[in-house]
Amino acid sequence: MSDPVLATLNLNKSFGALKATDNVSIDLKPGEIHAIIGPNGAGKSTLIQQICGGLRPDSGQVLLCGQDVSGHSTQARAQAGLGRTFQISQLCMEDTVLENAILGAMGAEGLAWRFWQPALKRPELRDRAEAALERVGLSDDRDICCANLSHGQRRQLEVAVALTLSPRVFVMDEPMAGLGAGGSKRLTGFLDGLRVEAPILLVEHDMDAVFALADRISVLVYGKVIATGTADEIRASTEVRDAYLGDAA
Ligand SMILES: Nc1ncnc2c1ncn2[C@@H]1O[C@H](COP(=O)(O)OP(=O)(O)OP(=O)(O)O)[C@@H](O)[C@H]1O
Repeated sequence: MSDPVLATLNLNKSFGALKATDNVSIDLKPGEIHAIIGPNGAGKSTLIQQICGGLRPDSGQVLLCGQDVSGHSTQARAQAGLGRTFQISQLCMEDTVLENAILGAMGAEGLAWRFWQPALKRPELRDRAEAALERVGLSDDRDICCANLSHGQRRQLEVAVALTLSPRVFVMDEPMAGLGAGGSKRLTGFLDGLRVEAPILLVEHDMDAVFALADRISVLVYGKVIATGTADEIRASTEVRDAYLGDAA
């Protein structure tokens, strides 16, 4: 069995008396899509933030490629290979598609904002950005202002920005949010191929996408993982049906 690329060990985070993550241990193996599902307020975003470094756990560890990154900053985790897309878009709307991708490539090199203008002219950053755009099928839209992209194209661009880091693992927070049926189907097809490049930890409410993509699914309820298994195992679980999926299983 391959070693996990990403793992959490007994992560705990409370807000006052509320246990938002309760002893959460999950892992992500090479080539895998592992979906985290659960009702609103189950603790999915709190878990993702602890993995990515935005929130410090009360106790527990985050391991990236076997290395304990629990004390590392968000940027250090990104540079160690953790690529992230967000529930709410972090793109710069007034900049072009290519400029957004170059910003991502700057982050990959640890360059600060003040190098923005010179960075636009650096061929190696442009190459990295253009390769990422090509990968997600946005090369022809490189000069379009981000504000003029469709919602689906913005989601693709977010993946391209994450790709500029050459990530070893992706953490995606509701990538299907706001997409129509067509956009969701296209992004599902794209993520299906992406897992080979880097495995994906996927938080998602779109159950069609989850059941189509996930090699494993973990169900989070009141901060606890109540089940982990294949789509068939999760669909068949009475506990999961009662706590979350109901008739959607
Ligand atoms: N900064 C905070 N301070 C206090 N409570 C918080 C904070 N962040 C989250 N919570 C609470 O922790 C619990 C888990 O929230 P979280 O956003 O992680 O759930 P979620 O599963 O991502 O929900 P959703 O599916 O709606 O995005 C909720 O009860 C939420 O109100």
